Amino acid sequence: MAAAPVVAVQEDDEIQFAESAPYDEYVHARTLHTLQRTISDDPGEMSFLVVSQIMELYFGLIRYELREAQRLVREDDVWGALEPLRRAGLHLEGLNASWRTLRWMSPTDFNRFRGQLGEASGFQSAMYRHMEFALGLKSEPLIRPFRRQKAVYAELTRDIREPSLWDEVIALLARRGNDIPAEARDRDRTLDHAPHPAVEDAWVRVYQNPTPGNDLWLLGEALTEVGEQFSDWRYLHLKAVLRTLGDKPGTAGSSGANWLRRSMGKPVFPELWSARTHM
Ligand code: HEM
Ligand SMILES: N[C@@H](CC(=O)c1ccccc1NC=O)C(=O)O
Repeated sequence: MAAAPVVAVQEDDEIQFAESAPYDEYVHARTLHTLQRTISDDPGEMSFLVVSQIMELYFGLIRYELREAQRLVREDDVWGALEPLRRAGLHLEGLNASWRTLRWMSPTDFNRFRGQLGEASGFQSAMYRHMEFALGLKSEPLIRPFRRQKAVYAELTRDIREPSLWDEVIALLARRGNDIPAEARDRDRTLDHAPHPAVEDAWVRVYQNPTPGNDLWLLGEALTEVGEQFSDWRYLHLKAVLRTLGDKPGTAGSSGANWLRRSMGKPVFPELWSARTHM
């Protein structure tokens, strides 16, 4: 028998879902909608909370894609890695668009519930740190505050010691015949990536042949997109802070906008940017 048209199914009184609808079993929508536990009576707080949750989900998704790209680069499958990288770039666009929905918030609006946030801050997002690690932004001091959350801290400690996507890309450039000295390849993984002139030179060479047949050039452009979108996130965050907080200190105890400006100083995939000066 041919399947009934969708409209007829929707209007059919006889249709009954089992205990839980297949949609819920997959999406866990009912569970998701139990997680918006606001802590004030202010109607504006809900959008702040939901946008924070949406961004958390994006952090996890972007980190997932970056790790997948990393695995494929390690296996010398550059074409394969382009797919998760393209997805990561698009998810970053979605993530960045989420800032728009907080534009209604003036300092007075934020102050109506900010006090209730106590010391909570996005600074304490473990998944944001995991995403930064994948991008090659490593900082031991930033994971130390997690020490008392045993499981979270163990994951962060394990992850910070792993090579980043950028480390894997540098290893790939070396395998493809670029002269990359050991100090740029076998570095202390727990430290921020220090830009190296040999990596910069390698990218200058890759970009001498900007054609679709050059998979390393395509990889470079996909990574550039990810790096640029990520720095957009930081900039949009700073603008949201300036709009709602001005130069007040943050709930995590930082100086606020100035602290964020400093953390923006470290670019991701630095040689991919500096190489452009020599092209
Ligand atoms: C108007 C809204 C927001 C304000 C005023 C704000 C403010 C701040 C401030 C001042 C900091 C520095 C740490 C501190 O002392 O608290 C910070 C860090 C951070 N915030 Fe927000 N934030 C806002 C929205 C968000 C949202 C929606 C997210 C998404 C989850 C988020 C994620 C983060 C992250 C990940 C950090 C750490 C950044 C880093 O280490 O470079 N923030 N925020
Ligand atoms: N750090 C912010 C508070 C804040 O934005 C926040 C609070 C709880 C959960 C997520 C947050 N988002 C980013 O920091 C502030 O200083 O007002």
